[in-house]
Amino acid sequence: MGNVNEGCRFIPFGMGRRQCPGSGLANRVVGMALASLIQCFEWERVGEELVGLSEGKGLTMPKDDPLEAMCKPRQIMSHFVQTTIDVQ
Ligand code: HEM
Repeated sequence: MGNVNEGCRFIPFGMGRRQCPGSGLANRVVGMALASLIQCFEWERVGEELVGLSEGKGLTMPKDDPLEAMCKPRQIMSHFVQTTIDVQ
């Protein structure tokens, strides 16, 4: 996930005695989760409008507008998705 300290300049896990005790786990898992979402699904915008990247108010960098997107499993996932449906 690149340089972990680089990503911490926004203080995503707080600071000091009450800082997030799960930061180690989170740093290991977030990249993997994001990569899985990109690898397994095709993503599209809902309409023609570009996704707004402006930042809302708050300490945790909320987006101004919630992200709305459509996704569908990629072809390589079709077997897995089919298997999952069969099991249910
Ligand atoms: C991307 C993932 C995560 C982010 C951005 C995040 C962020 C934060 C932040 C900002 C705080 C408050 C720190 C403060 O008060 O200064 C916090 C607290 C906490 N986090 Fe996380 N966290 C994440 C994942 C996790 C995970 C995976 C765990 C546990 C497995 C966890 C457990 C906790 C706990 C128990 C606290 C409370 C600590 C306390 O109050 O002493 N977090 N987290």
